[in-house]
Amino acid sequence: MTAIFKKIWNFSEEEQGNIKKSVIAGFFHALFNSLQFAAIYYMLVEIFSGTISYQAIFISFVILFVSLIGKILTQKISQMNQTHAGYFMAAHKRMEIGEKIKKVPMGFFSDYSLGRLTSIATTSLSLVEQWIPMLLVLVLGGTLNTLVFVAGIFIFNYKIGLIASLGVLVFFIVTSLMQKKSISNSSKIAKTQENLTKNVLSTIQGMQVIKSYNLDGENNEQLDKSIKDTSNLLLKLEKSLTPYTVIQRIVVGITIVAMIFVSVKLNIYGELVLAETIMMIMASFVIFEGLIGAGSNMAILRAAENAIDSVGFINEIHDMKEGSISTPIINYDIEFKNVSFSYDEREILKEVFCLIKEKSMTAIVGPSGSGKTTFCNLIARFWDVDSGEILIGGKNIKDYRIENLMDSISMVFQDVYLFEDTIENNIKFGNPNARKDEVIAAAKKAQCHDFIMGLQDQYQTIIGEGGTSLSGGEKQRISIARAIIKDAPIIMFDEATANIDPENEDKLKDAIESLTQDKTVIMIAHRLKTIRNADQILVLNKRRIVERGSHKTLMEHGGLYKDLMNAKYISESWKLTN
Ligand SMILES: Nc1ncnc2c1ncn2[C@@H]1O[C@H](COP(=O)(O)OP(=O)(O)OP(=O)(O)O)[C@@H](O)[C@H]1O
Repeated sequence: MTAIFKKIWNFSEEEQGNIKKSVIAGFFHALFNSLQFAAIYYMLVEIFSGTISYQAIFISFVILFVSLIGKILTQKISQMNQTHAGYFMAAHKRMEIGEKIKKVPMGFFSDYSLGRLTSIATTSLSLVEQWIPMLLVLVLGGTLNTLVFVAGIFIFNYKIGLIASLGVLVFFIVTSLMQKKSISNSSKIAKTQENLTKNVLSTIQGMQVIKSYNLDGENNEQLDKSIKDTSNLLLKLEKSLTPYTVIQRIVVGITIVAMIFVSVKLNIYGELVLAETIMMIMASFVIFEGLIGAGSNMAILRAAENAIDSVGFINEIHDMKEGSISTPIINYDIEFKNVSFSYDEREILKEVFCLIKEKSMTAIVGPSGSGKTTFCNLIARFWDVDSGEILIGGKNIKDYRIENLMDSISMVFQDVYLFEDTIENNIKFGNPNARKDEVIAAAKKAQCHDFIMGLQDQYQTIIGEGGTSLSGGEKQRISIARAIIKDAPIIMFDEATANIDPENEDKLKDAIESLTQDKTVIMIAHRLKTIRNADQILVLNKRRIVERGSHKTLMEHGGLYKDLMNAKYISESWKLTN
């Protein structure tokens, strides 16, 4: 039991002060609650002694009033501190998760499903936010409330005090057995809830595919199963705990009857006066109030403990080790020195050497799946190489601070993600401090100003999640504007072919020229024209750079490059004549 409190205490970190205040306020609430019995007792003594006076009524009224005001105030203070503690405990952890996932390699997201992270950031932390401080006050405050009453009863009569203590003790034993039962199920519940979140996410994200392939039933089967699993497990838990709650009620009932019986007997034998007997009878009904609240909440406290454990998973995430170089990079030559890289067991690059000169344009070509995107992702440290090293400006990229490295690189890929925010903010993502006129200038260079001005709210238009309300070409140009405003010295670009119609092609070409001027450019090139103009072409195939050089030399060489270009030429001319 104390282990749970310790865990919650450690978890609450900066919010410990507020939790302390909340529990102390809960304790005073218990004291003020018992004060009303003092007032009633005083009145009863006066009534039964036959000397009731206005003064006695007034004193009782004052005590009741103080009890009421005290209860309201302490409850308010306790609730305010609980809300503050709960909200900020969860908020700090959510921010910690956000910071952490910025520094993990992309492999993390394949190894640990999005469902697990989402479940932690939503379900688990919501449980922490809503329940933990409140449960602490209910459990600790409720227990204290009962202990204060039991102590009060002992003062009146130790015999009735003993009966009350015995009842409370048995109640505690039953509650701790109930807790043990709920421990065995709580980790299973967390797992099924993770599964449910994963399936809901996957259904929402893949809705377009589900609809277009009419997979409604098939996909829902999985979702239905995880919903059923979750509800079955929750029902099972509820059922398994029912006998304990029934026993708790029986213990309460027996203790109340025993206390009333003994109180009446002691009155008959003259050991208790009538006022004391009535007080004992009243006390027997309220003594368990706090404890029942505490007991039923202990099971939830266990679920909350489980939520804390699942949040603890973020401490196991190993972030990428970063270097200490934070000074601006002076030279942007990029060099691969004997680089090998695998996804799990599958080797994608093997002993790759290459030099990309500063302010040059390198085109990467190769068959689909040859590792062109991977090559770029390694430069940005989305993944770390298995062996060898990648240098920028003569220094291993691992020696730079990640922020410093990312400030130096812009990536524009085909799979553009836009946030559910205004167009202006989406562009400013490249430079949050940019002024409005800088945003407009970047949009003009990226050839997207005109279509933005045609939208109802222009730069303030909110785009749907993932940029759903824009066409592929429009999204691509916004991502170019984002990169222009970032003005990073290294640009990695996956040249779009699929999203661009002939009308937009020239606009996009101008946008790319604006973006890549005077930069070190690595282009996963698809268009013949781009490839031809590159200073250097790297041809990737079967894990290695198999050919390198200018378009002219590679065509003369007559290898894979020439085959690829011929195939490309045929397909491009086919497109034109079609
Ligand atoms: N996160 C990943 N986990 C495991 N394998 C991956 C991952 N990303 C890519 N791969 C695999 O690595 C290989 C190289 O992928 P990559 O995307 O780098 O190739 P590409 O040359 O850019 O392909 P394309 O021209 O089709 O875009 C592919 O076989 C791909 O299936």
